Amino acid sequence: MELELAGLGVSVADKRLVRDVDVHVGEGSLVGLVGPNGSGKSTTLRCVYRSLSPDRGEVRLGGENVTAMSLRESARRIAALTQESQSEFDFTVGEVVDMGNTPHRVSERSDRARGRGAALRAVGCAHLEHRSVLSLSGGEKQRVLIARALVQRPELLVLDEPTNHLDVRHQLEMLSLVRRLRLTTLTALHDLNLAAAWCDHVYVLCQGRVVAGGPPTEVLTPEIIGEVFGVRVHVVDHPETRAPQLLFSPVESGTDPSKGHQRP
Ligand SMILES: Nc1ncnc2c1ncn2[C@@H]1O[C@H](COP(=O)(O)OP(=O)(O)OP(=O)(O)O)[C@@H](O)[C@H]1O
Repeated sequence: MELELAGLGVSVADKRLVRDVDVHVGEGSLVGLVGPNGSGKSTTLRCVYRSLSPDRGEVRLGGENVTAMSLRESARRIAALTQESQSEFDFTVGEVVDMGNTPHRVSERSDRARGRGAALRAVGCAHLEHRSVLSLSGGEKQRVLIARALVQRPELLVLDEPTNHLDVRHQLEMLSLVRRLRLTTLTALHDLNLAAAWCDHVYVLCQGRVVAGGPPTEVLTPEIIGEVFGVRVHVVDHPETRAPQLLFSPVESGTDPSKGHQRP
């Protein structure tokens, strides 16, 4: 199901957090939002999974305005994995995964068990079903949350920093898993090299606006990334995958970030 953000704008107490954001996520594609801290990535995602209402523009899923849907319908169709998704309660992994059924009213125990088992196997966590989520490592928790999203059978997956707190192996596994699902996915990512390696398209946000969008090779350039992040960047091809890889030159603290890419 394709996702379209058209002219999205969000203000809080007269402050414009994001403005004129246009983003397209084609059916089954993985699209990344990148940008400096505070550039509006999470705010944009919140509008998609409806924890925030945009005051301008629209979020359309398969051509339908998401804000016109009932909350139950959007909760069924959109799964979100956010920093707030982490449970502070002593649920078992199985119970957390079952929560993905909530918007579907799946009441048969055997149906729940089948869905739970399939989802846990898909993320390689079947052995964790009876463990407390509080005892899991960061990587295991993230995978369990993906299993919960799978049980939900969503049309759209929204991920806010899914690789946060994961070691390099688990970061790669997480994005490989997301890629394999072939679900329409919009994700915020801090790591530009992960975005380069895994995303079909990348949008760069800066001060609440989209300043570039397109395939990683066109967007993750020294000029664009240097300008937006205030760093000097070299781009090389990954020797195996040919994806662009960004190498950053050291910065001195206290220098003007907006001049970073221009230094010799
Ligand atoms: N409820 C709010 N009230 C006021 N300002 C807010 C609110 N929510 C977010 N902001 C501000 O909006 C801007 C964008 O925040 P957002 O969390 O979307 O950025 P981000 O790109 O996800 O940042 P990060 O990379 O640090 O997670 C920030 O300046 C933030 O302080």
